[in-house]
Amino acid sequence: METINIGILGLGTVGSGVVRILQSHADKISSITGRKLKVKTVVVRDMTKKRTVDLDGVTLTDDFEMLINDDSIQMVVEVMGTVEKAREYIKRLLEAGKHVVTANKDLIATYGPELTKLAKEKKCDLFYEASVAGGIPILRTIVNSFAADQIVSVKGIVNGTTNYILTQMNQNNVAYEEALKDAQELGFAEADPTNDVEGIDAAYKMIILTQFAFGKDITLDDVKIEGISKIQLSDIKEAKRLGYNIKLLGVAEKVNDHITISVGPVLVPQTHPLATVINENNAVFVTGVAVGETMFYGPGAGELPTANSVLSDIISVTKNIVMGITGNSFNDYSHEIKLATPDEVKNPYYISLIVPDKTGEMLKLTELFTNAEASFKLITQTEANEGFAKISIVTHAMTEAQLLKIEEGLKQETDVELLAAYKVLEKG
Ligand SMILES: NC(=O)C1=CN([C@@H]2O[C@H](COP(=O)(O)OP(=O)(O)OC[C@H]3O[C@@H](n4cnc5c(N)ncnc54)[C@H](OP(=O)(O)O)[C@@H]3O)[C@@H](O)[C@H]2O)C=CC1
Ligand SMILES: N[C@@H](CC=O)C(=O)O
Repeated sequence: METINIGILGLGTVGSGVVRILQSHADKISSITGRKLKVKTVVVRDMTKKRTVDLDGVTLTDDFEMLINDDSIQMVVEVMGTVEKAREYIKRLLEAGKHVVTANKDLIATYGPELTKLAKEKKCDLFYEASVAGGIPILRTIVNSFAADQIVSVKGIVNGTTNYILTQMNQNNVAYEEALKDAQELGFAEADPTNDVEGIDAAYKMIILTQFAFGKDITLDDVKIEGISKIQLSDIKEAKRLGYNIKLLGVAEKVNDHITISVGPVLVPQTHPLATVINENNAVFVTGVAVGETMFYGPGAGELPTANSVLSDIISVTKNIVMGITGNSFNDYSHEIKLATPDEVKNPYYISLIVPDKTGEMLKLTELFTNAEASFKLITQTEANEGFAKISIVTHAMTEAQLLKIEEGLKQETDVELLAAYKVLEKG
């Protein structure tokens, strides 16, 4: 049986999983692809680090040129992270005619179109299934199984770290910092977890999902982003009392003939399937005109689940090499669609505020909402301490423009503190 030599860039959480699965599932992989897949060279940063995988017969190096200069390596798996360095390396690998598999959403969301174009020119494959929702095969599902349908919305819990933190806060009263530390130790968080907790990682994934589901290339500037670092346990508890779980949700949906993309904390009704997704699990809820509502669920981060998605790409590349059909884009869908404006996008909101506990404050608040032509569905005073009260409001559906007007009005009220303004999900 012929051998295909593979190079790997990075041997951390995901890279170690890739090596492990290639070794332990070798027979099945060969029987499916008709080729023996051999990890020939692994590039890391720190040669002194102790490795947890069997590297017998594998060259371990910190010299990237060993991949470029080795003509026997046909495919390279990039699982080292970073944006600019990874871009430079992948461009050079594609220029050298090597197929590339990556799990790097930061890179694909930022430079995907450029790298896809180069891969096509060089007749190389460039696949990145693991870049969105870890172990869930969502990108191929959209490409293949939604090919003929018209997707109207994609709502996803697409970051394992934040879902883990929110679950621990909600179910076990664990403090935010402690839950984040656990997520880092479990290998879910990025090397620097800022992108996880500030919603950037989820936004990168929504950029890729938007490209696949709606055929539109967007950038981070097109996504309204809010993370979970400012969420208060009291809001999680209040939402729970009202029948919701707070989730960091990525939403890409059609509004009229336009599209809106956001990432932020959302109150999800406890009866909605997305509310049941706990810990590092992810779920992507896709609604199509023909198929209706579907949900794809599974582990969104971690060594073996993510490596399994990388392996699905490695196998696709191998099959394409065998059939001589490399160089086709992962996703060919391209469609002209404009971004929705703030006065088109409507949602109910959960708003929590600290207000002075004195006569007339509620009247001022009511006037502010009335000026924005917004109305309360529910209003509760949840706490009252030392002259201040905490107020939680659930509004009827209103536009982002109306919300902005309310937020501007609240800023003028110097003794009022806006703690949260989160969307409320009503239905699928
Ligand atoms: N962890 C997860 O659950 C998931 C991760 N991903 C993505 O997969 C990629 C890898 O993540 P993960 O495995 O968690 O990351 P880790 O931090 O665990 O591992 C990164 C690896 O890359 C190596 N590395 C970093 N920079 C360089 C460099 N300049 N040159 C050579 N090697 C380098 C490191 O070397 P050394 O070991 O010597 O320090 C390390 O082995 C990222 O893009 C991440 O976003 C995607 C889905 C899920
Ligand atoms: N840090 C990411 C890892 C997978 O993409 C997450 O927590 O989801």
